[in-house]
Amino acid sequence: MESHGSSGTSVCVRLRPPNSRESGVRCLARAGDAAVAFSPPAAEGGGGGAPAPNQFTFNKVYGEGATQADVFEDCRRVVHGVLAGVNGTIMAYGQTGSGKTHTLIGDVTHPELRGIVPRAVQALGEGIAADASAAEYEVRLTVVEIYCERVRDLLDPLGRDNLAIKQGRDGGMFVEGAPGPGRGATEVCVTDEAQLVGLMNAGLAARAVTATNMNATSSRSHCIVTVAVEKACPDGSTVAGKLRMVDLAGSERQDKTGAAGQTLVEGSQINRSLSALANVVAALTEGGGGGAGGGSHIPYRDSKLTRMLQDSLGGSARTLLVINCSPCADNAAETLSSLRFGSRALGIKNTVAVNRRLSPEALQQQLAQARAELEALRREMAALKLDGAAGAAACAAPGRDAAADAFGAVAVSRAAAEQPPPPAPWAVGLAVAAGLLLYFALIEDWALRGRLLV
Ligand SMILES: Nc1ncnc2c1ncn2[C@@H]1O[C@H](COP(=O)(O)OP(=O)(O)OP(=O)(O)O)[C@@H](O)[C@H]1O
Repeated sequence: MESHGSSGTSVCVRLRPPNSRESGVRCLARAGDAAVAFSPPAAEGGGGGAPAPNQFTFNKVYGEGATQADVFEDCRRVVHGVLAGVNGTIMAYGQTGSGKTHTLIGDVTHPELRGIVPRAVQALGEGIAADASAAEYEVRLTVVEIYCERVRDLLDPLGRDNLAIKQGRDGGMFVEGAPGPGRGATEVCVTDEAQLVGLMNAGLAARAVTATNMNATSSRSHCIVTVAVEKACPDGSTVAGKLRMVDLAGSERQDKTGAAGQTLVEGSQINRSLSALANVVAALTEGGGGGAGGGSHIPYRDSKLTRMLQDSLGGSARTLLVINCSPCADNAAETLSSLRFGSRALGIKNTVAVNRRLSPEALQQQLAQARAELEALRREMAALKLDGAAGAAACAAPGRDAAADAFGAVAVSRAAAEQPPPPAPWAVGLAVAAGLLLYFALIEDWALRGRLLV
């Protein structure tokens, strides 16, 4: 894998138009291309008067009138990266009914209402068709959902349930199993765009959906569509990229959804896995370090969702998160929580890498070159050793002027170092005073003293 430096997670916010269940009183408005102003309802402001709005800044904000095409424009970079061997993840996050499925999937039968997934599939197809090189492509599709902590294969929902998530040698996450009955998620090789779209639609139709008070078609699972593209280049190398598109289930409050029985169980599982996701994001961004959380433990294994997203959050993929929000005050608490999650996710740093495998011939060529360089270095070292040995021998030989001079210089400096330092003036004074005292003490005859002193 070739590392291409670190890249922050891109976070966009999309506001949907109010629906018929909402009051229409806004708490959220677009404040420019990249910011939203959130005004908490009076009761949440913690006192009387109009509470001050909070401003949140993201990479992009789509207002209520934004189209599906507008949103997709910002996804293009991630999609095109896949053709160049950079894994990409596009994720939709938000409370139930906020517009995640609309943004990600949309109405696949309607050209303008198609969401990110069908547009990305089309863009990949166009990118492959536009490649003028003689490269050969293989495109594979998997569609899985995580429903109540079980990974289900949506391309074979009756046959493959509770699949394991594994990590590859390149750090990438995948649903376990080579193709084969009951062993893993179905990975279908697709030969044209129509087949890809048909399979994807079949998979999405098998997804668990229930009507709740918040959404007539509420997704009860996290759905992950993965398109893997492998390009065999004319020089024998292989470039492989994976585009993972994740429609998360929405967080929900039982008092609002009116959930009971199995729908309530689903709701609590959804909330639990979303908390695990929030914990991973918090751990990755603690201390403002981004990346892999400065070496601290990242609890990826706390849920199937976070395990599956391990290489998208703090890994080697280019990741784009779309935070979907209702603009209405009825959902202020959930909206604020989503905005905080998005703000935090902005701090996640991934180390974007290109997945390229060289051809056996190119590897052999590189190996031969490395060997030649090693041999040249060995020869240089041997020559240096020889020079060093000759120098040492010359130093030891008698009569060699330079060596003798050098030896002489060392001897002189050593002798100088052994000379005692000159006495200090105060020591000289002290010695004279002591001599005089002794003189006066020994010669008692004052006349003699005077004569001797003169
Ligand atoms: N930007 C939008 N423009 C028009 N309609 C929208 C928009 N966003 C969402 N909707 C509509 O709002 C309803 C709920 O949207 P959606 O099902 O996408 O929500 P969700 O976040 O996926 O909910 P859940 O988590 O419950 O599955 C749908 O009828 C959808 O068509």
